[in-house]
Amino acid sequence: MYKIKTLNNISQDGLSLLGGNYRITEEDPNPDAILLRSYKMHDMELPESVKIIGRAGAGVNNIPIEEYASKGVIVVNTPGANANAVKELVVLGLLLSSRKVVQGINWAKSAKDDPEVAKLIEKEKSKFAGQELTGKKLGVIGLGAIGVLVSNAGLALGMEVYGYDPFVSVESAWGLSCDVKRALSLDEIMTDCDYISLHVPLIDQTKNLVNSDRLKMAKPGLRILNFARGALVSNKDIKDALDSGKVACYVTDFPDQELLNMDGVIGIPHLGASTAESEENCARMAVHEIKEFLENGNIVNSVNYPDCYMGVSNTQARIGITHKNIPNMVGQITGVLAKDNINIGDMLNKSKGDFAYTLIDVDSHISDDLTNMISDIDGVLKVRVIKNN
Ligand SMILES: NC(=O)c1ccc[n+]([C@@H]2O[C@H](COP(=O)([O-])OP(=O)(O)OC[C@H]3O[C@@H](n4cnc5c(N)ncnc54)[C@H](O)[C@@H]3O)[C@@H](O)[C@H]2O)c1
Ligand SMILES: O=C(O)CC[C@@H](O)C(=O)O
Repeated sequence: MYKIKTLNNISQDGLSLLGGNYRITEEDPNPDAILLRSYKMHDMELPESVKIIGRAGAGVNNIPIEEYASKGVIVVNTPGANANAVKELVVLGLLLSSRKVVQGINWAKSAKDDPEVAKLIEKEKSKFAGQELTGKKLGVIGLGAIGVLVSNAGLALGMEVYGYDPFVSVESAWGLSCDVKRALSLDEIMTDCDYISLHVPLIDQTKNLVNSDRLKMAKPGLRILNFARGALVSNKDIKDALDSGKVACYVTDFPDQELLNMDGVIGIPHLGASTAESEENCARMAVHEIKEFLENGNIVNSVNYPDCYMGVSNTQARIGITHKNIPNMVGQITGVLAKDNINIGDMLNKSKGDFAYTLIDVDSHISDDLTNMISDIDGVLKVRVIKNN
């Protein structure tokens, strides 16, 4: 029986895929896996029993992925599973930043007790006039799962779309309409566009990506949409830009007290991925990835280890080893097996940055002594006997 600890509410539809061999727990001190959404794990003590962490979502800045990698713990996420939900909210964000609908609705509500409200509305509506999207330039920063959908949606709305992503994947490039123009620098987007939508992960290199230096380049009246992460935009610099009129509206899915007190900010309470469909997609994908790892040792969609897939083992035993990406690890591991005269039926070794994973199918039972000998190799982080007949 595997134990899965949940740190957030996870869609029941996804959890039901775990099946009878799993117990879902919020309390157990020794779970095999952790399943979460946006819970911040940085200050949490990670139990030694945890082998894999499944993030039902895209961003992993709430998880110390490098630290967990050095403990041999795999972190997986669910790429693309909530992209459509975010794209749809970005489309709303484009409209909200263009038309003074939020202000208009608030004003109309405030006048609800006036018996002349209908007349008043016709008199006052000119205060809430806006602009259209068609023909305007939209700059999309980050052309991953969400950025691609947002770019294509921008075109469908009649916008001229520019995309910037120096690391764009082949898969994203295939999904992107050929009418999206390639921006060669962030500055080009900042200088030319009327709307900018951010879709990059929050990492050291992207913190404060939108700052006073970049905002100086913008055309007056720029609209900025941030459905990625709050810290991509400097609060202080956006305030100055809103005060000066450089930025006409900042729509953010990550408001804090400072932002909610600024005129020109539309703060949405992190609703980008909050649809039934997206929550189900994310939970299903994360559950699938956790099951693959616990039951077969396969790694799918990892952010701190290489993906590795050998299907279901049809040999007597399977062993999975997380280790440092240093010379002679495979030699030492197979050497231990060879000493015990154990034949290897199949094997995969892959690395990602400083870490690597070796998955081995063997034709004999694996003894505890042998497992311990592999664990004792310098550089080995975790050893797991996944199947042992
Ligand atoms: N508001 C929400 O609820 C919500 C939901 C999903 C994702 N997100 C956020 O959106 C981000 C993007 O999600 P995604 O699913 O599209 O991820 P993704 O990994 O598919 O795409 C991210 C893209 O950013 C690009 N990139 C990385 N660094 C860059 C840089 N310096 N400049 C330009 N491009 C850069 C990558 O090459 C990649 O193509 C996530 O990391 C997460 O923080 C928010
Ligand atoms: O789980 C959520 O509600 C938000 C997830 C989102 O921010 C993400 O990065 O995928």
